Formats: sequence, C-alpha cells, structure tokens
Amino acid sequence: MHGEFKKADSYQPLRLLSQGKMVGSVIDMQDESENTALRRAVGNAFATKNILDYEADVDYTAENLIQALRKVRSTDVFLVMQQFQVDFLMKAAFSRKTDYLTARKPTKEITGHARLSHWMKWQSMPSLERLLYKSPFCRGWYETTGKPPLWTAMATEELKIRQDIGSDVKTNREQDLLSKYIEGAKRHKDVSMELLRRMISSTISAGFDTSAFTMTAILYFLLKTPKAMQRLQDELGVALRAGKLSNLPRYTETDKMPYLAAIIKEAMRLYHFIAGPLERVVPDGGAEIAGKWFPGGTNVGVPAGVVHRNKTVYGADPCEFRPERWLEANKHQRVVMERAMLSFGAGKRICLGRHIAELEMKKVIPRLLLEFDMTLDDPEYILAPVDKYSRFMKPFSVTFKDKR
Ligand code: HEM
Repeated sequence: MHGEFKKADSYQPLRLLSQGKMVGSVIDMQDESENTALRRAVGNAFATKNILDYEADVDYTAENLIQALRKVRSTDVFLVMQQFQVDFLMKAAFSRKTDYLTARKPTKEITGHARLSHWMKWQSMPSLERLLYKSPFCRGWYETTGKPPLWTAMATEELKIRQDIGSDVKTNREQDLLSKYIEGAKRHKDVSMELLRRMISSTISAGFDTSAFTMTAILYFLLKTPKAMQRLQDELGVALRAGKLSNLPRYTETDKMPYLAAIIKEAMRLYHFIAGPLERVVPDGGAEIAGKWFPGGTNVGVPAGVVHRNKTVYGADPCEFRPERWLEANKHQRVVMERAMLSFGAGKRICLGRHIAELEMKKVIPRLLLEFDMTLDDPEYILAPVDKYSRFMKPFSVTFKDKR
C-alpha cells in the first residue's frame, strides 16, 4: 500500500455556498498537503504544553456560568452549555468578552445543527447533493445569505486590527488562539492570511457544538447514574480534604483524577457527536483492512457507534454506562479501548482541539459538582437525538441547587 488515506468526497456536502462560491472548512479540507501546511503553522496553538494558556479563559467563563445558573436555577442544559462555549471560545480565540451566558442569548443563529444534519443526510450522495443544492440552476434557494456567523465576522475584524501596522491593540493578546495562528503563519509562508481567516473561524465552529454537546452528555449520564455521580463526588471530596483540589479546580489537579477521566471517556463512547462514518479513500494500490482487500479508490469508514459498542473491545455490556470498565481494564486492554475510540476522529486528521476540550471538561464538570446539587427536571427523560441525521439531543432541563 502506498500513499495516505485522504478524506472522501462524502465530506463535500458539509461545504457552504456563499455568494456563488463554495466555502470549505478545516473539517472538509480534502487537500492533505494544504492541511499538513496548516497544521504545521497552527499546531502550536493546540499543543499540550500550551493548553494552560487557555485556563484563565475557562475560569472566567465558568464563573459566569455559575452565576447564570444561580439566577435561572432550572435550564435547558445544552443551551446553557452552548452559551458557555460561545463565551469561552470568543475569549480564548480573540480575547473578546461576549455575553451569551449573562444575557441568556439564544444560540439558534450560530449552531451548526442544520449544516451537520444536511451533511449526514447527503454524505453518501455528494454528486447528487451538488446537483440539487449547488448547481447554477438550483443554488438560488440554498445559498447562504445574510450575516456571516459570529466568529467569521469577528475573525475578519480581529485579523484586520492585528495586522494594522502601528496599532497598539496587540497588548494582552499574546496568549489567544488567533495570535498563535498569526505567529505560525508568519513562520510558514505557504499559509496565506485568507486561509488563516477561514481556518480560525472554522476552528471555532468545529469546537462549538461538539464541546457543548459532550459536556451535556456527561451531565446527563452522571444524573442518570447515581452510583457514578457519588463516586465522582467522593473522588473530588477526598482530593479537596487532602489539599489536592482547589475550590476553583486547576487542570493540573483534575487531570490526575482517574474516575473523572473514566466518566468523560465513557460518556464520549456512548454518546459521541458525529453519527455517520468519517470516510477515507483507499490509496492507489489498494489496502487490506480487517482481513479484507479493498481496491484503491474505495471509500471506507465505520460509524463510531458501531466500534464503540464492540463487545470484544469494551466487554459484555457495551451499551451500559459503566465508567469502571476504564479502571478495571489492564494496560493492554486499555490501549485497545482507547485506540478504538473515534469520538475525536483518529489518525492524521484527529480533532485538533481535543486537548482544549479536555481542559474545559476537566475543569467545568468538577466545578459544577462542587457548587451545585443537580437533578433532572424530568426523571423519565432518556437521551436521544432530535432528528435521524444528527446526534443533537432532545432538550432536557436540570435544576441547580446551591451546595453551600
Ligand atoms: C468534546 C469536544 C469535541 C469533539 C467531540 C470533537 C470532535 C471532532 C471530530 C469528530 C473531528 C473530525 C475528524 C475527522 O473528520 O476525521 C474534529 C475535527 C476538528 N476539531 Fe474537534 N471536537 C471537539 C472539540 C474541539 C475544539 C474545542 C476545537 C477547537 C477549539 C476543535 C477543533 C477541531 C478542528 C480544527 C478539527 C479539524 C482537524 C483537521 O481536519 O485537520 N474541536 N473534531
């Protein structure tokens, strides 16, 4: 086998049509050399050693989250997690303060739900999708119009400000994502400013619904599994009493907590964000995959939901939420279980922002548990997708009661 497995045409329905042009994102980028150049230029912004640069932004936004929850008491969890994400990402990416949490702003206009459902619906028929929605005869009624998403507008504006020679607005912005992107692009001339602008906004849209969704799923599983909730509370309590956990949890503290890590993995295993297979094309010369021969040019992929419920990998009860499975597994089994996880994708195009997502989850979930007793408003609620194409969940609300 020669060459690499490139992203398949099934990613194309994810692209938008705007002012007669196809607008791609970092996710649907099929040109691997362009993606390699981009990753080389911006990878530093996502490296584990730089993740703590965003910790203060998580703390700032988490404080607003706590205050917002104290005011409303009972709320649609996915909505409030989306509001958290916008405010956090705007702060981490552009050092800008937005007020989605404090002003309880709706997120309908910025969610990628419709776009994702469209992608999933048409991913197995990209040519027909192009013909029906994007050909010159039909595009009129599909073309996106109106305001660009919040982050596209902000990326354009911020890039202009920061490129403005002589401007002194650069102070205090050395740590944010955009400044790291700009630094990277200066060192790698093959990345144009236009590509950079497109990529910073698509990076944020890649991190927005995904992280809000995953934090919502984690809370759901905790609330539905009192034993797991208690064990996590105990883990936090022991660490607090031993002076190993601050009231505003630090990442360096919570990253050492095995049960918290197991909860996050187990929730991501059972309720992952992308429904369909993330297809790749078998390179010229063909390849043997799982004991079968596939000729070059074949699209291959497997939905995460299938792999994540494989009994050989995850044990006899793969449909159960049982974080303990991650702690009981021996070293070899754990490696196999981790390698089979596709929630962040896998291989060369694995999610760039996964360490940032972990930073958020490992700080926000413990903080919520330290501040509140939480209950599902409808104890009968079962987590389920709202439509058959995406995994966006039917809304559910939770009541947050102060612990102290
Ligand atoms: C729990 C939260 C998250 C989940 C579940 C998630 C999941 C994913 C998945 C499944 C992919 C696609 C992989 C593929 O097509 O093969 C992806 C790609 C990506 N994600 Fe995430 N993501 C999360 C958070 C974030 C965050 C917070 C950011 C940025 C701040 C981010 C940035 C990206 C980028 C830039 C890509 C494209 C990488 C490439 O194609 O080279 N993600 N993510």
